[in-house]
Amino acid sequence: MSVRRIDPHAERIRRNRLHPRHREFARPAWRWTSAEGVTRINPHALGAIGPNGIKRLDRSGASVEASIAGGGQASTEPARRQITLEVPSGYIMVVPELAEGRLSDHDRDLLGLARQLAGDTDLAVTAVTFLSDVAGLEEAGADRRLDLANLVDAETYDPESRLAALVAAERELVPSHWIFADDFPGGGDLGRRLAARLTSDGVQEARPATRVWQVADGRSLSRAGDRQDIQRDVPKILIALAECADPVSETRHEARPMTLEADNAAIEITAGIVDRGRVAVDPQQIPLAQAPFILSAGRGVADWAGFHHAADVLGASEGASRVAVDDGNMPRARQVGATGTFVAASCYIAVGISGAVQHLQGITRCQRVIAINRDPTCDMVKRADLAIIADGDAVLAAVCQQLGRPTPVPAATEERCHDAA
Ligand SMILES: Cc1cc2nc3c(=O)[nH]c(=O)nc-3n(C[C@H](O)[C@H](O)[C@H](O)COP(=O)(O)OP(=O)(O)OC[C@H]3O[C@@H](n4cnc5c(N)ncnc54)[C@H](O)[C@@H]3O)c2cc1C
Repeated sequence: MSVRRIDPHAERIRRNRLHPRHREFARPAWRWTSAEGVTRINPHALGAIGPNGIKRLDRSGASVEASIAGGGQASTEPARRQITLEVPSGYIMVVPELAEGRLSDHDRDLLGLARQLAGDTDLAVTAVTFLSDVAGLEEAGADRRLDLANLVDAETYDPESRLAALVAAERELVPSHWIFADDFPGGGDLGRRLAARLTSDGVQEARPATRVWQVADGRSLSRAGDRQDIQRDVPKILIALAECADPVSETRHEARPMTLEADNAAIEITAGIVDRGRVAVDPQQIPLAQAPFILSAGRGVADWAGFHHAADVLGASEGASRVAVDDGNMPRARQVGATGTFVAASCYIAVGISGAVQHLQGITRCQRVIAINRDPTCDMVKRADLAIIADGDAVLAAVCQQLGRPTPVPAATEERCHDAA
């Protein structure tokens, strides 16, 4: 058997757009428009084979950049092929996590897995949501959307109502598969609850496959440790890990809304859990690697009291560049980057941080990056999804002002103001 090996050093350079040798290692574009206006696809250039043999999609945009830099045809994203399914022969239900109200990469992988299971059949991939108006389901591969927001309260932790709504969907639609994210307390919990309920209702094959990382040749592979997989026929309920399948990238689906005939009254809920509400957590007590929202300071911050106040007002965990730490303005435990902590925040705000490669290495997994910097050409501004070119201290003070908690004026400054008056 031939084993395809990857060079981890080259992979790291390829993924890091700021590395000086990046262009040398970047792959050629996988999709481009030829001089005749024909869309060409190079299937070999799409993604890379990971260390355990799974094909990983390249989401860095590196291949597109490479084609432009190489003087080739600029890659223009062609319109996706529209797929419409009028009369489905059955359903594959996907329950996305929708953390923060939108599809995550993991959710897209789950829908990709459902599409893989649907193959060329007329099974409708159906996204089951407990929120209304979820964006992006069409591009993610959903033929149908089943909005159960009217049956459950999305704000409270109420797995029993959710389970009851899913059982009602199971009874009406009898889907061939249910796919959940292997997360806790989201899909991992709900998927197991559904499996237990269906088993007690006598549904065959309801024993779920958990920690699924791949489905191939009608078999699901579940991770059972670092070196061991459990293989079995694809069961009705799959609770899958991130990167279990390639997300949909070539087609656009309808995500046509559908409803259940059962209404609230018809859904039996056994109330056993009472949600006492969320417990407030001090953002500074959350380990930096797990913090969802980080306000990070670099050498460009001068007003440190104002920075701490802004973090408090925004409810953000504090991070820092190495220079801010070396200068003694922040504790070492707050350093983000190659020799600090690798963070994965949904939102990372970098104030007065230039974006040295060692710092950027620490924020590759952040979903949204906002740079506040006076220098529009710095690497952090290039990396950011949104950049504010202004004085960092002044922007933070203005944000606090807008939120109704202006930065307190230090006592000494106050006295000077009085003197001047
Ligand atoms: C082996 C090694 C490991 C390292 N590991 C790390 C690491 O883990 N993490 C890390 O962060 N660094 C690390 N570094 C250091 C890294 O190379 C950079 O020196 C450091 O990240 C720079 O920090 P900075 O962006 O705060 O400072 P600078 O690079 O000095 O940038 C300051 C920025 O603030 C902006 N600015 C100035 N005034 C204002 C203002 N009033 N308002 C808004 N913006 C302003 C400037 O335009 C500039 O962009 C490492 C270095 C080495 C050699």
